[in-house]
Amino acid sequence: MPPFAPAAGGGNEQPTALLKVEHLTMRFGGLVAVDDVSFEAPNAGITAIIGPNGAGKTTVFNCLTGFYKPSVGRLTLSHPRRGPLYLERMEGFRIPQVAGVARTFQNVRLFGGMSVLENLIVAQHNELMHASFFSLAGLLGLGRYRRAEAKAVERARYWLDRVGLTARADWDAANLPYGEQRRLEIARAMCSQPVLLCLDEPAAGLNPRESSDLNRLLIGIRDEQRIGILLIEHDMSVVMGISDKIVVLDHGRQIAEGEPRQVRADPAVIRAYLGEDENEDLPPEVARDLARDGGSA
Ligand SMILES: Nc1ncnc2c1ncn2[C@@H]1O[C@H](COP(=O)(O)OP(=O)(O)OP(=O)(O)O)[C@@H](O)[C@H]1O
Repeated sequence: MPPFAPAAGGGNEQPTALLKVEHLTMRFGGLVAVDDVSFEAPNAGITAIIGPNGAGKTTVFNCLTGFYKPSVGRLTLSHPRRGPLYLERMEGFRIPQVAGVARTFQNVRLFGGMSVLENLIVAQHNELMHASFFSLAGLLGLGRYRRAEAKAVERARYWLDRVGLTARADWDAANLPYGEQRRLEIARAMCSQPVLLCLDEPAAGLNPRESSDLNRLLIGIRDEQRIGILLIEHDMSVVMGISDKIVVLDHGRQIAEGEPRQVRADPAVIRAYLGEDENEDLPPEVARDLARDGGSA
C-alpha cells in the first residue's frame, strides 16, 4: 500500500458511488447554466465531465466545491470515514477540510513567492493547525506538532517525487515551466489527502508527452490511492485514454453518460460536438476522434 493512502483505501473493493449528483440545477438570473444534471462518480474511478464550451462543466465543479450554492439539487459524498455528507448544505470552506474534496483550477493557482516544497506544506495547514491545538504549541515545540510537521514534510516529499519535481523542491513555484506548475497543483491537492479530486482541465497547455505523463499520474493516483477523480477536460486523448466513465453536458443539460466506448459512439454527443453543420470551432483532434469512433461503432 502506498505510504499516504487514505485509511479506508488500499483494498480490492469494488467501485461504489463516492459522489451522487441528483437533479443539480444552477441558475444565474434567467440563464440556466446547469439544468437537472444527475450522475454518480465511483470510488477508485476516473469520471470525466466533457462538453463544448459553455456547457456548464465548471459550474458543476463550482457547485461541488462550494463556490456556488446550487439553485436545486442534492450532492451526496459518501465519505469513507464520515458517512454521507451533503455538499450543497456545507459552507464552502468546510468542503475541502471536512468532506475531503480537493480541486485544481483551469488557470494554475499556486503560491508564487513560495518554494515548490512550501506550496505542498501550506496545503497541509489544516492538519498542522489541529496538531498545534490552534495555539503556540508549534512554536513551543510540542511533540504532537513536531510529529505532524515531520509527517507533512514527508508527505510533501512523497508527492514531489510522484510528480517528478524532487529536483525542483527549492525553486520558486512561479518560476516552474507551465507543465510542471500543473503537476505541482495536483501534488498540492493530493497533500490535502482528498477522497475526491476535482481537476479542471489539467491537460490544458500540455504537450503530447506531458499529456501522456499526466495520464499515467492520474491512473496511478486512482489505482494506488483508491480515491475518486472528477475530470473536466477538452483533450480527448486524456479523456478517452483514462476515464472509467464520461458524463457529457451540452447547454447545461446532460446528453450522455457511460463508458468511453459508448459515449463516443453516441449520436447526441457527436452532434453536440460537430453540430448539425459540422461546427468549425471544434478542435481538430476532438472532431477526428469523435467522427472516427462514432462512425465506426
Ligand atoms: N457566475 C456566473 N454568472 C453568470 N453566468 C455564469 C456564471 N458562471 C458561469 N456562467 C455561465 O454559465 C454557462 C456555463 O459556464 P461554464 O463555465 O460552467 O461552462 P464550461 O462548460 O465550463 O465552459 P468552458 O469549457 O468554456 O470552460 C456559461 O454560459 C457561462 O457564461
